[in-house]
Amino acid sequence: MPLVAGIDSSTQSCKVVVRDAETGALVRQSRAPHPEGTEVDPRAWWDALRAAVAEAGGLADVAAVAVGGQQHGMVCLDEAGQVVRPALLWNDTRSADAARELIEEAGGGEAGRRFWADATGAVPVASFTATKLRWLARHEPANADRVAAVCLPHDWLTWRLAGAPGLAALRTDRGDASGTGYWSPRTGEYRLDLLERAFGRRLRVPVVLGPAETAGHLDPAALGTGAAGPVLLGPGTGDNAAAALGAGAGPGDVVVSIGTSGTVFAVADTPAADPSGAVAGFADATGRFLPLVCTLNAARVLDAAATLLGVDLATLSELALAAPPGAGGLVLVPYLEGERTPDRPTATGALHGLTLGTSTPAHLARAAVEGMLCALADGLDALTAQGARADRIILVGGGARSAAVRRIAPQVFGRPVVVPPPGEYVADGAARQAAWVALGGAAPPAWSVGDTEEYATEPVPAIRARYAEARERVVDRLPE
Ligand SMILES: Nc1ncnc2c1ncn2[C@@H]1O[C@H](COP(=O)(O)OP(=O)(O)O)[C@@H](O)[C@H]1O
Ligand SMILES: O=C(CO)[C@@H](O)[C@H](O)COP(=O)(O)O
Repeated sequence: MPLVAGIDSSTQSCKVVVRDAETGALVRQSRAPHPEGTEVDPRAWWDALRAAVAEAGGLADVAAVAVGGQQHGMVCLDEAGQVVRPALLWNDTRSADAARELIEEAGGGEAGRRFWADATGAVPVASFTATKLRWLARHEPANADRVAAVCLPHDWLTWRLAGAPGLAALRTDRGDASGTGYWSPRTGEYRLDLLERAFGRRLRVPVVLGPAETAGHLDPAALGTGAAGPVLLGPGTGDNAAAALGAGAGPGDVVVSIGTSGTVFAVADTPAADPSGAVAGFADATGRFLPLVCTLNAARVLDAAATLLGVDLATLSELALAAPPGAGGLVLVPYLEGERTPDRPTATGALHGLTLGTSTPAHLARAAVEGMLCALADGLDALTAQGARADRIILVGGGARSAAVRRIAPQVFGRPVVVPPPGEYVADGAARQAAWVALGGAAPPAWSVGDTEEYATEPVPAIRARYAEARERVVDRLPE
């Protein structure tokens, strides 16, 4: 039985799974941490990837490997292929002014937003690569002058796995290209005119591969493992497109992923173009589309609440479940990193409704879980308003390991949620793509995700009503 590997280079860590290509059975897995921060030297991802691959027993026995990665991160390379500066990540908000400028320059207001939504499927926010390029051109002209090529985290890691064979060998896929702000999911073409508009000149960009095309071969020397059989490289994709593939999302499914980011997305047959900017009209990893809403504040809201209370995540979950639905009126608006949806890059978190009665650890724990889920419920509304069906909501990501999240989600979303077995669905999706590349065929192999659990607690609409009042009252960061 051929084996395949999937790699998830996401915000907090690098995860590797090795699976049977035909059945999808898990053979081995590992992970290695990433550095903190919203700007990271890509070489730290490479070190984590090498460490995780080594811990997973290497890749010498796999037929193919593919990389899923955090989307949007700006990796700038010079003519010699060297990294020019640390990558700005999807959750780095310093290019918020650049996003506003790009909308203004396209006509401003509704017209400017519509221009970008029609051209690239999404309205620029600080997350997107194009706005980061504008920031670099304005704030670091010397670095900007050295840039010869721009690519995304997964593109760069795939290229390193190939032995970094020159800038012409950079490859990406539709899913990740659609998060740059200079590629059109509707036409399947780059908009290098928009890259030039953002950066001031054109740059080399990776070739966009089809869903099961190969990006070349693994260079065994890259991993320091010596000679091996030829290992195919898949095109890889953005982590959300990979999660859709790994969780087996199909028509009518909405995936809610609670990782560092909170994402709500569906697999669609037609491209989305939402001029409000709430829904980003990305492409998926199978040739279809992936309308997606993303929040900057998800699993780390729970981490922060646990830190505030001085408890571990299991205790936080127990505490949250010990408080009443609605937390007695205590609301946490969770904009701890600013926010992207809604577009409030300098907003801060806020706690509303403190009384003597709600000043307990349990109420705070519950408010944290509810606030984080309310922001995602707003995303779910935006997605369905764009025509997505939500017959089934699939909850994945590190935050889905919390019993409180699983139980409170149906109360907030107003519908049942299904939770697949705890797993690394981004890495699994990358592995499934690698299996598709290795085995060929018109579609990825049919792997089972295992038994899902359904959570169907009664909806409690008052939670969102109270949150909606509080959401409008956040204050921005103090100027630095
Ligand atoms: N049992 C749990 N309860 C709540 N959060 C959890 C639990 N297990 C892991 N997490 C959180 O999940 C997050 C990591 O999720 P993951 O999906 O791997 O993120 P990313 O892909 O963005 O790196 C961390 O913030 C971690 O604290
Ligand atoms: O910016 C987005 C999607 O548009 C994020 O979803 C990133 O892709 C990071 O993902 P995680 O590391 O949270 O999985």
